[in-house]
Amino acid sequence: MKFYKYHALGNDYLVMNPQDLLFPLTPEKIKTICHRNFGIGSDGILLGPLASKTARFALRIFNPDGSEAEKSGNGLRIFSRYLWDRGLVSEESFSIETVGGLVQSVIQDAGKTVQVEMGKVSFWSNDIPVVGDAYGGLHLRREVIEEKISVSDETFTFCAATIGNPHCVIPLAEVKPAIAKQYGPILEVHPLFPNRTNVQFMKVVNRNTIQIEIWERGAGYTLASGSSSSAAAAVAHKLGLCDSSITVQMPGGEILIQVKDDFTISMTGSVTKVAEGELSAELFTD
Ligand SMILES: N[C@H](CCC[C@H](N)C(=O)O)C(=O)O
Repeated sequence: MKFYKYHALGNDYLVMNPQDLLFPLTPEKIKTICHRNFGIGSDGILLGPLASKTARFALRIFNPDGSEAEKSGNGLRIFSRYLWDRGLVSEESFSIETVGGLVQSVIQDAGKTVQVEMGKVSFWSNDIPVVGDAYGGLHLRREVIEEKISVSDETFTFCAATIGNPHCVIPLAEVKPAIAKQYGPILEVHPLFPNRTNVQFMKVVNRNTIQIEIWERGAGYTLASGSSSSAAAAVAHKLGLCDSSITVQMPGGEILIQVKDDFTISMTGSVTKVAEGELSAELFTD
């Protein structure tokens, strides 16, 4: 079974074509394939191209814990590059259908850079979803802006957003990997987020630059995230802390985000091909 490995600023994915599958991709098989020691190792699997009635192709995105994600910014750049490399698209601009909505990709520099129109960010609790309310009630439909969330020994002020997948954005004066690794796992499964959530700790560097540390739903600490970059940049803009053009600095590198007036997001970033190969049948024997 073929796989194609790419990374986007160190957030790595395996592309698997459904035509090459010899068995269904169950959560157990996904965990094995993505395992850093017992498998190929990856921050997720991109299953495609799939047929679509609304776009050129459809894509399904799986986290290494086996859960399915509605959207992945780095995953979409990687999948767009894969389609270009394999000659499955003849134009440099094409649409892709995801569970979290339709996106438009534009290949640049022979696929070493990809721009994706990621869709519109919403801060509304029923879209994300987020339950509760600013006062601890059951569920008040509201934009989730500067509310409180308590974990173990800390209470953070956060904003929540969705761009198809859920995000919890916590502005801080300084951010570092340790804070994401300490609090990310607890916030990921906080009861305020019925579908769990991705988490970003965000430092606003200036009006056109933010720095984030990321804990991803279903993947843990990652070096970069396109949907996290989109959500964090949208929050910084919503809070009036940043202009519309924002460079997002992450441990793996930088992504450029443009936040339009209606909070639709344009994301531009790199893609690097790592390898292509065959999964061995032995991978699933024990
Ligand atoms: N773990 C995420 C999906 C991947 C997001 C990230 N790798 C990106 O580039 O957007 C979720 O469950 O929503």
